[in-house]
Amino acid sequence: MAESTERTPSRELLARAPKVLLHDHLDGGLRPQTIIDLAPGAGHELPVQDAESLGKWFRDSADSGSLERYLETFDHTVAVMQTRDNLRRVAREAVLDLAADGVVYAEIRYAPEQHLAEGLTLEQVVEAVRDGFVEGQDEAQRDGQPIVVRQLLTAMRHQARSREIAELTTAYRDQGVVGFDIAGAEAGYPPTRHLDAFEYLQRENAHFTIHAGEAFGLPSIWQAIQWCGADRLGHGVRIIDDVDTGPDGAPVLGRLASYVRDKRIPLEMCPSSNIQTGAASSIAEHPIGTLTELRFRVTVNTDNRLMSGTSMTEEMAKLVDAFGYGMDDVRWFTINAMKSAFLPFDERLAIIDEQIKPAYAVLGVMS
Ligand SMILES: O=c1[nH]cnc2c1ncn2[C@H]1C[C@H](O)[C@@H](CO)O1
Ligand SMILES: [Zn+2]
Repeated sequence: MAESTERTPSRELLARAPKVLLHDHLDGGLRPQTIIDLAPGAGHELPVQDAESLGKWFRDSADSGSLERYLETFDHTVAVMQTRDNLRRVAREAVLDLAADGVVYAEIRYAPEQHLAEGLTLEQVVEAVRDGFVEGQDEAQRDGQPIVVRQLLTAMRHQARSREIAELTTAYRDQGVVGFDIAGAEAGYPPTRHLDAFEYLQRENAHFTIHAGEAFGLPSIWQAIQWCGADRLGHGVRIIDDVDTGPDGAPVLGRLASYVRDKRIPLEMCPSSNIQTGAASSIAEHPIGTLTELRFRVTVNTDNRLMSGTSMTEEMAKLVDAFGYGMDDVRWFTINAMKSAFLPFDERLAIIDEQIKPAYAVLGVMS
């Protein structure tokens, strides 16, 4: 019997299946032991001293129901990511951890402007991460777990360096940087504050995504798409506020939701993270269920593996439990994500046709 006919895909099967990750923060995915190893050299005091307690401390502290409090936990990761060697180590380990989880393509983001405290330049930060990604990819390839990893450069929305970071993105576009993002507290910092950066990127034919519709509603999504020209939406959960129920009980899409669905604008959905920040109340009630039924271009992501104690396998497993998804749905999410990557079209297609589809076929999943 083909494995896909199992009613509920096992965790083991989900782990083996190829997965694609578009929304993962480098400074939200460190191994707890690495933070402990690097903290003394960085002169940084940690709230607890052993890896297991530290992992739990991050998960508990991020579980606040508020994006602002969730973001405070990053002080402890960013503090140990201020030197070339440390950035390279963190970047290499991120690649290895994703490869071990069955991820075949990932875009990992971070804000270079947050890694200058010990005197690195923006360029040195990007190059250290670039080198760590290359090392990790080479090692994963040798271990028989090939993975392609690219960088997204984030500008912090409460700061004023977005134009500079956008220019950094195009300067390194041939060295593994495939796009740009803005992140940080959403309320009070609309994406239009950074219009100059987005207009620059559009003139340069560059790609970008915007964290929008996570802690703030439809106006943020509308601005991100219609004013700023975002290619994808980071989270975008609140698009559900523009989906109504008609008198016959059928869903009725408003103009913005229709636009997002019609244009196949990818939603980088991060279920566990959304529960922690209060953007959704439980996995079962997460808008991803309805949006998937309505055939939006939904993708599944980790956001911050450390803060959520999660992985791509874990996110898929939670969705399988909550919505009864099968392996055909997992394959759909995966191909949606690969289609939505900022990698050149021919490279995307090659990963879909030569890696993803054949691997799912081996698992007995054809479509
Ligand atoms: O889910 C998020 N929403 C907004 N900002 C976020 C989220 N996760 C991480 N960040 C911030 C904190 C990091 O320091 C920064 C760059 O990765 O991005
Ligand atoms: Zn994020």
